[in-house]
Amino acid sequence: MNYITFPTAQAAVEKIAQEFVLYSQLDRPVHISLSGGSTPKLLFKTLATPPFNTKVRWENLHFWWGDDRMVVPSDPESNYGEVQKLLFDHIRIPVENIHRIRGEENPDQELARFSAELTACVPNLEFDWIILGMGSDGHTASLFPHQTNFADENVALIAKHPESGQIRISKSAKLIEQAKRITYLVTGSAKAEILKQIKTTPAEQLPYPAARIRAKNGITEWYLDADAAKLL
Ligand SMILES: O=C1O[C@H](COP(=O)(O)O)[C@@H](O)[C@H](O)[C@H]1O
Repeated sequence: MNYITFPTAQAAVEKIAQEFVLYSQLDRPVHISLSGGSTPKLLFKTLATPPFNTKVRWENLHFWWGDDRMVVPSDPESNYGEVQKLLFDHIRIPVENIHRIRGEENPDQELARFSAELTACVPNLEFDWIILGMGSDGHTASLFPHQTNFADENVALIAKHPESGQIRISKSAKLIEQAKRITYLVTGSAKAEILKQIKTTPAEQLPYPAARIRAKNGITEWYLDADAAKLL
């Protein structure tokens, strides 16, 4: 596995932001999946400010989410709502490039609609880049330890947060693993211990979806800050 440690979280997200510039210069639509939770907020703020806000050719990038919570976009728990507030409100991007999970809808109907949109829009269901986070329990997207079916053939699924019971829609492990590139962005010392376990233990012996999900035919890499990497 490819672990890349940056001195700070800011340095890690600036590397990702530079790659947004490069992807946006490709002469085709590029499909990128964003992570939710607290970690990527620094990335969204960085992308919304110079030089990235104008250097990225936003019209060439299509944005998706690994998961979202079934709440309205104005709810602070909404992964899409946070990106809208921190990034989309500050740049010029065509509305048709934003492929959000509609958290305000009925979960079963939204699962069907979102699955159809994925199938229709993403060539061969192969994302160019999936950026993931990792919870301190080892979950990624809304794929939680002890409740993830890694063989699920569906592109997306309904998940329930094991503690709060919050309902979510998540990409499936199999869909994520079809990506050309997967980057786990993990920062902060609260994730240091679990990262050490992931680095030192064979993935199949661990219950953590973040340890097991990797690009089957592409690149999998971990972008860490020094605090997260301190036990590696
Ligand atoms: O619940 C979630 O958690 C993970 C990690 O979140 P963080 O707050 O520890 O950064 C995130 O990747 C996922 O998208 C989100 O829904």
